[in-house]
Amino acid sequence: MLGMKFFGYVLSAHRNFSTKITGKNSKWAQGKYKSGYKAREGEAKNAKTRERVQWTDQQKQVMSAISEGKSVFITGSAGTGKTVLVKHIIKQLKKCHGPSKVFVTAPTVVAACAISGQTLHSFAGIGCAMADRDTLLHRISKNDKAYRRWRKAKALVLDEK
Ligand SMILES: Nc1ncnc2c1ncn2[C@@H]1O[C@H](COP(=O)(O)OP(=O)(O)OP(=O)(O)O)[C@@H](O)[C@H]1O
Repeated sequence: MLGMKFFGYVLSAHRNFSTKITGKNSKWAQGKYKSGYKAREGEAKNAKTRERVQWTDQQKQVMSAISEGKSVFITGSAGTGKTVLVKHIIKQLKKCHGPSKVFVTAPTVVAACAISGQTLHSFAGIGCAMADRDTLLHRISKNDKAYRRWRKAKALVLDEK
């Protein structure tokens, strides 16, 4: 389970992600998550965002890799569109898997607050992580909440900023 890869600015898409995203009946493809006024309001907002953001080829490459279920490491100079891309991807992952199955993390509390997430250590249930892998695995297996989080996770985002 700890085999999930996580790096700086990582997006890990797991289990059936590609099929859910690309499948004919996929929630991602159909966008059937909102209805009525809210849906129209959301669509209008999304349309505005789409007008503003013309995804670059590299950004599209990242999205495509994630839709194939790959783990992705995003890095780049300041102002190259990492944040806007990651926020978009988090939104899509949550639409696809459900908000409770996408975990957004950062290495520090300050960084975690900035992305409305939690620290990686808190998500993982590994305390301050000062132990070897087997000990940490044992610690997780004894921690019901952490164990359930790992089992439930479909995607893990780590913002290393
Ligand atoms: N593909 C794009 N098309 C148009 N505007 C974009 C695109 N990608 C990013 N931007 C805009 O560029 C600006 C910088 O993007 P962003 O903050 O995502 O960069 P960043 O790489 O996270 O920067 P930093 O590392 O400094 O935090 C934002 O105003 C964002 O809306």
